[in-house]
Amino acid sequence: MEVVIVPDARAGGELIAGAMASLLRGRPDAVLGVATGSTPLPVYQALAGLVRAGEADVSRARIAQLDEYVGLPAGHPESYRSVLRREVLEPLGIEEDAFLGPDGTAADLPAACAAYERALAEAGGVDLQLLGIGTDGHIGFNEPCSSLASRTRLKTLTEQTRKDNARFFGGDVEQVPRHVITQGIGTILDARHLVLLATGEGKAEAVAAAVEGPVAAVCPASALQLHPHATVVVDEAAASRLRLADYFRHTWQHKPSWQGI
Ligand SMILES: N[C@@H]1[C@@H](O)[C@H](O)[C@@H](COP(=O)(O)O)O[C@@H]1O
Repeated sequence: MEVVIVPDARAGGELIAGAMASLLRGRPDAVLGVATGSTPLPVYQALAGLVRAGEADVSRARIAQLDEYVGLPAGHPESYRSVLRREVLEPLGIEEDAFLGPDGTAADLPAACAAYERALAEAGGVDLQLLGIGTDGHIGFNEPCSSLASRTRLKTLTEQTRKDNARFFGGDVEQVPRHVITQGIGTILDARHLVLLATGEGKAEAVAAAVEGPVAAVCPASALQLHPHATVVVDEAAASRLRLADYFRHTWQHKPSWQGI
């Protein structure tokens, strides 16, 4: 696992957007796995900037969704499909038919989960999966004690995650759905490159557990330790609990620039 400590969220966004642009140069129809929440926004802004500057070509890129609320009406502004349309597809000029996601409005939810697994496999798998991290170490919506081998399925949110996400629902936790569909940890580990971005003091403990703690289902993000190509990008505040921070800085400082992340 590589840990890159950046000065701020904007630098993290630029670093990751650069990696996406470089991936797309080699594979124009790459599948980019995208996450929601506030943390990834600087990545999408930086990628849109690269597209405007003619330094990234997303015209053939495909976008895959990580997770989705269950029970919000189709088109609800806070469904993750709507969020990704607003934050990723529209600014990048990517058409809806290049978008893969689970259907959180389906009557048969297990069938919708299986259909999404099939769609990801038929697309050839995710090339680069961007991840955030919950304060409890969750990735996607895989809450603590999710099986490290899990596939896309229905999950129940912890009350903490509902509280954390209430800010997107006018601060009213009752509006936050209790159930979600999420790519499983096993599904996420199938992506060819995992990039987790975490910023702010509130994520420091979860980051330390994920990077330096044991691999354990109680901290779902620790599963990244099992992946052959995982990059964790953190700002100084999110890195503040890492015992090996100096080593990570030293490694990054001496990395040949052609290697990228
Ligand atoms: N399902 C999403 C996760 O994918 C995201 O990583 C997490 C953290 O969000 P934020 O980046 O806003 O802290 O929020 C939600 O739970």
